[in-house]
Amino acid sequence: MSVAAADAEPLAAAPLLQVDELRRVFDVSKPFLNRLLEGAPRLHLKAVDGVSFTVNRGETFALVGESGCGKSTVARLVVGLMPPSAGRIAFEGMDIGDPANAGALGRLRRRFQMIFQDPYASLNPRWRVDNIIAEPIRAFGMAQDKAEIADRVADLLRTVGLDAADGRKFPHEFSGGQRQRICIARALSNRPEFIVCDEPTSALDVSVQAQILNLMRDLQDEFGLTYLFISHDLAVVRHMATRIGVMYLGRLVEVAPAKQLFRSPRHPYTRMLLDAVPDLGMSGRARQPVKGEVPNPISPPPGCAFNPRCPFANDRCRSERPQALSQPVPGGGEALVACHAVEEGRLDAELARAGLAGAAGTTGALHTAS
Ligand SMILES: Nc1ncnc2c1ncn2[C@@H]1O[C@H](COP(=O)(O)OP(=O)(O)OP(=O)(O)O)[C@@H](O)[C@H]1O
Repeated sequence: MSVAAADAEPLAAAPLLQVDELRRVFDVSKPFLNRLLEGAPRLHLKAVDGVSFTVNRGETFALVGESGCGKSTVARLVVGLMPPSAGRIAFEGMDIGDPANAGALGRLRRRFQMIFQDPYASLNPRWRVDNIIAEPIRAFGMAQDKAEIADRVADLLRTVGLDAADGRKFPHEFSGGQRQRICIARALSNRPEFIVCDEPTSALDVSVQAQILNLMRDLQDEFGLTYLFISHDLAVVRHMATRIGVMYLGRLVEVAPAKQLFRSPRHPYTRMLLDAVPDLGMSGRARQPVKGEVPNPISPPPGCAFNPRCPFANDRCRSERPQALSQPVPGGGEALVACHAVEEGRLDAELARAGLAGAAGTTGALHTAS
């Protein structure tokens, strides 16, 4: 049994991570003096605007969406790099924002890690690699004995496909892919159970991306890891995800098992994203470029934020914000979709009229998500 499993509290029935109505607002106003002189108003940007999802033990939950939709902000909130403006984040049922849990939080922190997009920026250039990997081991008090730490670092380097002797080198002596392997070794060093991966391969060459993704999948199997995986790249997400949440302008518009989402996307935004990727779009449909641009998040459109780009938008979409509604998925599980056109059956009717594939096998009554 791993150290991580031995430490687990008896709340194992709860999802590993539960995020409820998470919000993060940034004050993007001009400085006070400018506001005073120019009469400029205070401006607030809702980067994350009421996001709820769960991540179950051993799965990879991916958050996807165009740049600026709030994916990285969710990642930072989850690992505690910034506080939420509102909402709740619970790890095995324990609310990590509750001051009453502050004592347990130190122990909990060891069980999370994060891998960032840029392996160049996230490694201290003045430290040798063995020191970089050993740092969390010391910081979390997992070992003190020098020989024991050196053995563990050598093991970790081999685990990620590097040589134990690489520990004596500095980060600049490695390629981008090798540096990301070092970041992964460092992330594994304190034996975490849950790793938040923020665009872990998007700074890498395509040929190297697949190697790193395969390594991450192998490590997930070997160590029973759970991933929250952030990416704008649907081809990458398809390779990794168990379930997928699609974000648009700070909100989740669709959450579904990965296979279901790629086979029969429901939300018009999900359909647009899939149609834009060669070989991923629904069968029989030609590749369509993504249309329009994400609106300014400081002044989002009323109603459904996607309505200015949506071919199915009507007056209700322009005035009333859709709630996430759940529906069963063939083969088990549930999907959540926040779309009036889906809820009213207009989307399927219009797609059928146009002779396009709808959400075969997924039609049926939508229920308010509990
Ligand atoms: N510290 C900050 N101060 C002000 N605005 C911020 C801050 N961090 C993020 N934002 C804004 O919040 C919104 C969401 O940003 P975020 O980085 O979470 O999106 P993203 O989907 O991860 O996009 P990307 O892939 O480009 O990073 C964007 O409009 C961004 O400009």
